[in-house]
Amino acid sequence: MNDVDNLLSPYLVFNRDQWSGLRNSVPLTLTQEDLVNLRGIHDELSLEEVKDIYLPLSRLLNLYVRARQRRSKVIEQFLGTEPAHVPYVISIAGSVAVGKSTTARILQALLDRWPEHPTVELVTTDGFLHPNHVLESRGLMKKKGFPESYDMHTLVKFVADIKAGKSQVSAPVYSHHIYDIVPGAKKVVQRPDILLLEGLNVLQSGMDYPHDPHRVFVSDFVDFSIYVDASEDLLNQWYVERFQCFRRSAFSDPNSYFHHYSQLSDAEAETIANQIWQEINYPNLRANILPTRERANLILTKGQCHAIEQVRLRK
Ligand SMILES: Nc1ncnc2c1ncn2[C@@H]1O[C@H](COP(=O)(O)OP(=O)(O)OP(=O)(O)O)[C@@H](O)[C@H]1O
Ligand SMILES: CC(C)(CO)[C@@H](O)C(=O)NCCC(=O)O
Repeated sequence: MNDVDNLLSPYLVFNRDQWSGLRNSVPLTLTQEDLVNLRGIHDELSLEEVKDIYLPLSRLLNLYVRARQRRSKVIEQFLGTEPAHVPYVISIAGSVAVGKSTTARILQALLDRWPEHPTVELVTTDGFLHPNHVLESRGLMKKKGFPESYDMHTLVKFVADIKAGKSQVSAPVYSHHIYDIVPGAKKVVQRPDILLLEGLNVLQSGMDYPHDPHRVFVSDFVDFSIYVDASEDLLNQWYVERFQCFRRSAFSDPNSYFHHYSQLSDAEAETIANQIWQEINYPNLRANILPTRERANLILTKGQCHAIEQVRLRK
């Protein structure tokens, strides 16, 4: 981007070196305990990536959270009301298989290290998918992840309740293992300091739901939004790799929805994974996810091996 483009763009654009340089302005080190926690998140997570990208990001988020708390104090002083404990909500959007849940887990571990030791909860919008029996009755089994496959009213109510400071709010739970909502399971959220809300639909608005119009969106309750981006070729590759990985582990369980896939050869499984990508997840990316990218406060662009190559921060 040249200087004129930079001035006109709503984003500040950083390459990897420029972004990682920002961590030098405060001492950001990882303890042995942090390293053990991070290793538990992902075997292939590189520590360079944590230091260069996620540490500066956690520092930025911490500054935003504190600024928000100061602003709330001003309003409370003005109104003469008691301090209310309202969670700060950070949303993480992006394609299927881009690494939203991994990014959320890294941020959860890093935000927890700040001196204030905020409590950080993590929720995925997968839990707000309609259960399979509803999707089947509506002919939507091949539309999982599309706007019409979610119970958006319940999701918006969930985030609204969190922002209203309710002491206990619960979300349904989705399992990739049974490929369905887990009957009776609940993720309970008890007024954390920070809520990380991860899902491909968190930047979508009422316009994306013409079949079920609503005027209040998830983004109305989100304080800071992140979009994780990557090229379509890489996303396809990561989807197929994850499918193969599931096949070797979870799918080998006879109770798994996709148990039959574990009997296939690697080449047959690759063909099926590519088909699912082309028929479901890629069209959803093009029609419903990518168009929401520029609504985000921060865009992280990944290259090979999930390494972040560019960071764009809304001015
Ligand atoms: N930082 C990373 N380093 C290495 N591998 C990663 C990283 N982030 C994600 N992956 C790998 O990429 C794949 C997708 O990651 P993840 O499950 O977090 O994606 P997601 O966006 O949450 O997917 P979905 O929308 O289907 O839930 C997984 O195989 C994961 O192991
Ligand atoms: C549950 C979602 C929608 C998002 O995590 C996704 O992982 C999914 O299941 N997509 C539907 C097509 C597929 O089986 O990959």
